[in-house]
Formats: sequence, structure tokens, C-alpha cells
Amino acid sequence: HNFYGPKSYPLLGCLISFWKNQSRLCEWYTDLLRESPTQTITVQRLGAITTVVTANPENVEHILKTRFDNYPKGKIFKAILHDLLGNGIFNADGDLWRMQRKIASDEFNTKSLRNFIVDSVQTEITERLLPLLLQACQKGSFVDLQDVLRRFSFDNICKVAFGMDPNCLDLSLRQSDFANAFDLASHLSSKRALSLTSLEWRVKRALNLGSERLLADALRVVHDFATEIIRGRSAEVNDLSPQDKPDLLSRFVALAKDDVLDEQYLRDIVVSFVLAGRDTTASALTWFFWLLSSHPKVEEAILKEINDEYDSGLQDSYENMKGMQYLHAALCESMRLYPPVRYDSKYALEDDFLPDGTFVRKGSWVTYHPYAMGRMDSIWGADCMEFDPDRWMEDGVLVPQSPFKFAVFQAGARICLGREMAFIQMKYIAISVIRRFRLRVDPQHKAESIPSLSASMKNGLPVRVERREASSSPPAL
Ligand code: HEM
Repeated sequence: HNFYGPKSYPLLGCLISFWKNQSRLCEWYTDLLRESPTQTITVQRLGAITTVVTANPENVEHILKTRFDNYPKGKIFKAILHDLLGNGIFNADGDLWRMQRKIASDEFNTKSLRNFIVDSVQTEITERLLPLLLQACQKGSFVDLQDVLRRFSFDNICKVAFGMDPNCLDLSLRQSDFANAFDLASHLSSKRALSLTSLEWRVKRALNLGSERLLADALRVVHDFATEIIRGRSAEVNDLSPQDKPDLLSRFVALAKDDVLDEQYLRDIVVSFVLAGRDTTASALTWFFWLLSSHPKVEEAILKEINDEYDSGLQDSYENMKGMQYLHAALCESMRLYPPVRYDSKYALEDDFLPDGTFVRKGSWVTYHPYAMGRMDSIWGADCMEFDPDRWMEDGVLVPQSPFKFAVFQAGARICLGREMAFIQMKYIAISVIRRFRLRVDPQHKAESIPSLSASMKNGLPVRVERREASSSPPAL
């Protein structure tokens, strides 16, 4: 059977090259996956669980769809996020996951939730984002676009998940305790994954020491806050209808009238949504605006599409936004090269063979790697490193790619539930900003990502905001 991987030694495995490449793990895996004949490698090193990493679409389909039941999140991953998420959808497997998935995907398919998402995004844009950018434009100072986008998506996901507005994008206000605690709790929870062994954080947790003590304090703030909102909402339960209380929590509360979902379970579900929906869209848009700043032709083509669509009459409507296929292609193209979730690991319950012949031993990790997949000639052709939205277009129409090839939102049964919401948010922001402003990235800025699971830009993205002249539609703020 197939076995490719980094240079390894008896006992140590690939420990030495792993340490050498620690600051560039994604790039290192990408190089190794390119060299492997089937774009799959097996990584073994002292002290770590064996991991099969793949950038092969057939293998990805096998893991995420064909043998879905053999590749759950697994106990180790669940333990890391359990204090924050409990059994919420993002952290559950089996029947617990299936039940939440069914309810949540039914709700995500309703028109009323979609309208609510559109309204929340539009309000956040007109009342906070555009005034903030206009002010930066008048002052002529740099603004950290990544920070602005993160605040935007936190406000927005809280409104959609909880029906609550933390008002993070209003920089004149003190950041809410909930937002601070949520930031800290998610940061410290994911840091657990970087511990050498889970024993390290488990001992600290048992003794309430260091980062684990900080985490416990932050979790208390997050959970108390969420519980308070849930109690308030449950008291109103009889008056709830999707029209006047359209957020996700209210929908789950309405379904929990017969005690199917208890208070803690409701809390885990909504907190899961906040975690899943907060930094991903902000990360996608940060890299998108950074790429646009060095690809003026793409920016012009997007602006033309926007102006054509607006000239056709329908202002700021969902249909207008949906119609913009080149913009959609440009966003996909940007996430192909800079996926917000760079890699994602599953746990093998039983021995298995992947379609390319790679053996997976029971108890190992299996990682699919969207970042490396976007950089494979075998998938996207020799020009795979170029940012070219046209590769998604045929005769002016967007041609979607297989989700097993473009696995940025995962694929199969657990495909991201928020992808439509993410596109609504990204497209509205892109349209509103590009129509009115030109963002100039600080020429001194070096775009580097922080070596972590999510693709944040190190030191943010400093941009200067300029008013766009002579656009066919004036910048009404
Ligand atoms: C560009 C933006 C986004 C990207 C690239 C993205 C990507 C992903 C990925 C890779 C997963 C799989 C994670 C895993 O199972 O380990 C996922 C799951 C999920 N995402 Fe997203 N996401 C985005 C935006 C959102 C938003 C805005 C929401 C909020 C509604 C959301 C809600 C979820 C949920 C609830 C899951 C768990 C689904 C399940 O396990 O059944 N995502 N997303």
C-alpha cells in the first residue's frame, strides 16, 4: 500500500524536520503533498498520533462522505472544546450531532432566517461599517481592516445566533465583557490543541493554574451571559413567532417548549454557532481585499459588475447581490488560495484504506488540507498559484466546483451550515465597500499568516481608505 511522508528516523519519526518547519507547517505540508504521487502523506513523529494528510479529492470524498461514519471528530478534539461548547453542534458526533444538524439546517433553509440575516448585515453596514470607513477616509489615517471585519462578523453572528447586539464595531464604546471573554475563551481553548500532550492542559485544569484558570474565568462570563439571554427568551416563549423573533436561539427555544432541549444544551448550540461563524468570514474578506489591492483588473471587473447590476434598477436587494456571479467567483478564488480553515482533522474509528491505497490505522488522525489543495497543479492546473476568478466562469456564468476539490467549507454530511450566510455577508460588504471606496494597503505591510488553524493575518491589514470618484452611484451613507 502507499506510504509517502517526510524524512523519518526510527523512534523519532519526522520530529527533526517537524521542528525545523514549525513556523511554516502549512507550507511544509503543501510541499510534501505536491511531491507525493497521490497527494497524500503519512506523518509519524515521537509523541504524536500518526496523521494521514491528504490533498486528494477522491480521498477527501471518501473521508467526508463515503465512510463518513468512520471519521468523526473524535474524543481528543471534543475534549479540547468541551468546556466551551459542551455538546453543541460544532463539537458533537453521532445522534447528538444529527439531531441539531437536522433542526439547524431546516431553519437555515427558511426564507425568514435569510431575510433576517440580510437585514442584520445591511444595518451593520450602513450604521457602522460605512461611517467608520468614511471617517478613516476623512482623517487619512490607516485602519486595520482585519480588526474591523472581525468586529463586524462578531456583531453579526451574535445578532443571528442570539438576537443580541454586542456593538463591537462602534469603536467609541468600551468592548463588551461578553466579547472580550469570548475572544479569550476561544483563543485559550484552541491553544490546548498546541500542548505537547493533552496531559499538560488537563493537569493545569485540574489544579486551576495559569492559562486554564484564565480560561475558566472567561468561560464563566460567556456561559452566564448566554444563560441569562436564554432565560429571558424562554420566558417569552409563548409570544415567539419567526417573524418577530427570527434569531436562531428563539427558533431553538420555540422547539424546546416540550423540554426536548434543556438550558445548557441550548447554550451549547448557540455558543457553537458564534464560534463557527465569527472569524471565518472576517478572515476570508481580509485576504480578499489584500488580493484585490494587487489585482486592479479584478477590482475593475467587480466594479463593472456592481455598476451594471445597480444600473438595472434593483437597489441593495438580495436578488441584486445574488446576481453578481463574477464577485462570487472572485471570493471563491480568494478562498481557494487563502481558506479561512486551512486544514481539518478527523479521527479514524477503524482500520481503513483510502481510495489511493493509503492505509489508515485505527486511532490515527486523518486531515484534509484545503490550503494545500488550492496549491495543487493536479487539481487546478499549472497556473494554480495565480489569483484568477475567471477560472470559475464560463461564458459569463459561474461554474461551481466539486466540494471535494474545493473543500473550503468542508463537504459531505457536515458541510458548513453557514455558507450561504457567509456569502451574503461577504458579498454585501464587498459591494458596499468597493462601490464607494478604494482600499490602499500599506506598502510596508508584509502579508503573513499566523501559524494556526484559522488564517489570520499577522499584524492585521493596515489600509488607507480613499473615496472612489465618479462612480455611477454616489456614496450614500
Ligand atoms: C467563509 C466563511 C466560512 C467558512 C470558510 C466555513 C468553514 C467551515 C468548515 C471548514 C467547517 C467544518 C469544521 C469541522 O467540522 O471541523 C464548518 C462547519 C460549520 N460552520 Fe462554517 N464556515 C464559514 C462561515 C460560517 C458561518 C457564517 C456560520 C454561521 C452560521 C457557520 C456555521 C457553521 C456550523 C454550525 C458548522 C458545523 C456544521 C456541522 O458540524 O454539522 N460557518 N464551517
